[in-house]
Amino acid sequence: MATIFSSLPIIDLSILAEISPGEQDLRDLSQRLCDVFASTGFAYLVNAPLSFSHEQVFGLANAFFQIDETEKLKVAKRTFVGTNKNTYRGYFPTQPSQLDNLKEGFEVGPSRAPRQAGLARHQRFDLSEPNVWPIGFGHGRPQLESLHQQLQSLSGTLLSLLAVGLGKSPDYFASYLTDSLSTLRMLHYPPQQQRTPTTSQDPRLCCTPHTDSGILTLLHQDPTGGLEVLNADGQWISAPYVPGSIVVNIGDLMARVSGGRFVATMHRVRTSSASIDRPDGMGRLSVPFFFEPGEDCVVRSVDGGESIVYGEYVRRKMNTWVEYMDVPGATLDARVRNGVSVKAY
Ligand SMILES: O=C(O)CCC(=O)C(=O)O
Ligand SMILES: [Fe+2]
Repeated sequence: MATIFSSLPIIDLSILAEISPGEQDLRDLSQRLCDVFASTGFAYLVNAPLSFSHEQVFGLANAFFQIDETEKLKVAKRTFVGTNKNTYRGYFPTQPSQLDNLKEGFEVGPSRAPRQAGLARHQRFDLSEPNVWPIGFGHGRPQLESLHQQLQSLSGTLLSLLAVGLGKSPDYFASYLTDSLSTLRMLHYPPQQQRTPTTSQDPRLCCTPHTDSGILTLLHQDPTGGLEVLNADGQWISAPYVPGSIVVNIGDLMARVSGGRFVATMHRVRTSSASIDRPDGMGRLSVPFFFEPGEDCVVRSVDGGESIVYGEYVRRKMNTWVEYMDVPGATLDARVRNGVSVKAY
């Protein structure tokens, strides 16, 4: 459970850009990250070692979501378009019945698809499948591939800092990097015209409360705002846009790996009036990166005890995510109405 907080801390990563950062500086950063992940589970990272500006990141998302729906559907996951080959990567359209979760998205994995794990053969979903790219995205592909690589590398650095803070050697999480399945997801929350909630739920949401299920998430959010994080008092604390920052948070699996020292904090996105009023009429854009180990990676708590294989963990989770359910004769919307949840890593 997160502690009582009223705003998210800011962590400066500028020392990571130095050619040889001082050992004490690295130890201090390690400690700071661990303290924050043990209290809020969420923070803003500033001066992260990335070559991409926010304008470039949201320029990519904007370019993708401007593509004609017909072309986007050609790269939709098979759950949405039964004749498509891609089962895990690709596009998912908005589901009109999901009024408090109204978003479309596009997901890519590493540019060189990871080696298919032994246990993956004959499975319905291929977690190691290659990425799919829509016609009309042109220069977006190499840029998104490069963004994925840079966020993967930053995640590796953060993991080694966390390892040290957890009393382990810096390479303790090295096995998590082998054939890593990390997902870079671009999200578009279309502007919602009606300001009044359509259900009894207040306020109106565009992403329902959830914890991320994996290791750690690095989120670019645009200036629209609306992200909120739950503190131990049950209050939703606003996490507004901080220029140039990336929001980082811990997932359920990392909370387990840390032996309960870190918290996976509940968060949601509130429909912001800024999204309706935006001059470009685009709504909200966000770009989360979910660091994920490889399918065969054995994950266990730093304190020892039972282990799980990441591929089995994620496939079990997928059984509860509507995008991956296959109910003959039922439209996706009908399945959502029957009460299954949508994916959150
Ligand atoms: O769009 C956002 O700001 C948050 C998205 C999110 O929490 C998720 O995709 O897990
Ligand atoms: Fe999330």
